[in-house]
Amino acid sequence: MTDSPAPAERAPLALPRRGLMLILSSPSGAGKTTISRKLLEAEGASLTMSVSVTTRPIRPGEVDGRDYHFTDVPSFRQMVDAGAFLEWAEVFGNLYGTPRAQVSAGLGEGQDYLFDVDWQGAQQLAQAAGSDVVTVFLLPPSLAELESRLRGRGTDAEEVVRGRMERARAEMSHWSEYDYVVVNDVIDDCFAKVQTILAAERLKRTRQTGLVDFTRGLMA
Ligand SMILES: Nc1nc2c(ncn2[C@@H]2O[C@H](COP(=O)(O)OP(=O)(O)O)[C@@H](O)[C@H]2O)c(=O)[nH]1
Ligand SMILES: Nc1ncnc2c1ncn2[C@@H]1O[C@H](COP(=O)(O)OP(=O)(O)O)[C@@H](O)[C@H]1O
Repeated sequence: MTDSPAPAERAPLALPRRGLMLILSSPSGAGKTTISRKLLEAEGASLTMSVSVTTRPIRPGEVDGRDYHFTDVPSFRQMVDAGAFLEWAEVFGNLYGTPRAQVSAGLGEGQDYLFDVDWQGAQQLAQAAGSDVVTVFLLPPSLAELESRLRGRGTDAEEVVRGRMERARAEMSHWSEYDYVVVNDVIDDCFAKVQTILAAERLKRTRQTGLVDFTRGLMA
């Protein structure tokens, strides 16, 4: 007989861990928003979306404060001057910025953050936050499918769709700067791959800050 509780009754062991910053980039329309929403739903409180500030007009179906903090150019410039952004960039003629607040405090407590930023944002965040950053680039299965997704979304005028298609090649040229590259062909397959990347990155020895004490205890 043993006094240890049966495995099913024991609370799972959770070692202290440093959080990470998961960055998703892709050409417009390849599926970042779709994959992000699925990840946030599946991961619950353990993953927090970094909501960017933008000067682009709100789209039908978007919610201010959930999808973006929508603002005007003078207010955005004021935030830049006040140092409110971890990074910011101009994309498609609009300004986008990642708010500095919240992220650094949460990382130390094991909170993970999700960022939907372009290649400029990915580079700047990687420079600012080093090994806390994990970058994933999503590719469409073909250019024809990308165009059909942009049109199918039904949120952008014809000239905007054409502009985004013209920019797609330039954005895709940055694929080799990312840690992981996933083709978003079938949504559920792509989502499973991105979730696997997140799970593996969480297990990295260097993020598991509780391992030193834990292994010391095991070997005592
Ligand atoms: N650098 C940077 N890029 C951002 C930020 N927020 C969004 N973006 C990028 O801006 C681009 C345009 O985003 P959006 O207007 O939502 O269009 P969509 O990607 O077609 O849905 C995308 O490549 C986003 O990843 C940010 O805070 N910083
Ligand atoms: N694997 C997929 N197969 C078919 N349609 C997709 C897939 N992934 C995304 N979509 C659709 O394509 C459109 C663009 O996706 P979205 O997530 O808004 O892209 P992004 O955020 O990269 O601009 C949306 O209408 C979305 O429902």
